[in-house]
Amino acid sequence: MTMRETLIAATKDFNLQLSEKQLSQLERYHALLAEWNEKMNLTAITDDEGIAVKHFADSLTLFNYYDIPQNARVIDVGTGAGFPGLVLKIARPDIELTLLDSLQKRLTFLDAVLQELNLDANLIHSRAEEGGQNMNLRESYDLAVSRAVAQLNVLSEYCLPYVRLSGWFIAFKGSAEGELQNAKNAIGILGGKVKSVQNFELPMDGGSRTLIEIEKVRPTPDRYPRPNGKIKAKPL
Ligand SMILES: C[S@@+](CC[C@H](N)C(=O)[O-])C[C@H]1O[C@@H](n2cnc3c(N)ncnc32)[C@H](O)[C@@H]1O
Repeated sequence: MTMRETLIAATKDFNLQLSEKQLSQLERYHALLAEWNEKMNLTAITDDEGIAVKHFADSLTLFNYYDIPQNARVIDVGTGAGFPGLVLKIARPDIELTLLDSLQKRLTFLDAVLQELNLDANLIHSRAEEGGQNMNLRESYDLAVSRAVAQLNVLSEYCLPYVRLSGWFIAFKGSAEGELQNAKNAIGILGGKVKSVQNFELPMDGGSRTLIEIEKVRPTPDRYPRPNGKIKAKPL
């Protein structure tokens, strides 16, 4: 099966159905990913089925569990080659998307994809914990998402500062039971509250996944996020 056929099959029971235009955009994204991945390390998953299921469908699982309001301001922290953020933008072009990563070369790739697909997003080259202290970004997003960046206690310190009061942070995880227990204290300190945990299997034997939804119930205290050295030395 081609990437497109696999993606259609993998998402047939999903809440959000992709249009012809969106499928073509994802095909082009796939082609650029394969092309650029030869020059720089963007993804370890390179086969068509892996890209369709473990990158594209995995990112789209968000819509199976959560309603993202129209024009929501969304930040993807540690977006890498654009997962899940850029896939969410293709599926829902109304969202106002920010893609943040500490590696410039990944943002150069994302800029090229955005131009090719004629989509807009704000690209920020920064460490997550530095951006979280920037008053133009802090507590200014409706939703922060992140996948495969850090353990949930550290990831919460990276992501929750970006979220406005009553907004959410949704972490894309494999199985996360131990991590969740270990992060409850950090989430509380940072002004969050675990609202829901969705455990499910990706289609086509793609593996177990968990989406952890954390609501911002109090402002994040000013001292968080701390500098990288402190987060590493003394994770919450
Ligand atoms: C394993 S990749 C995951 C990329 C993407 N989210 C995905 O799921 O495919 C981790 C990404 O997070 C970025 N990253 C790690 N720590 C970061 C930090 N403190 N601030 C910003 N980006 C970070 C890395 O540069 C890398 O692009």
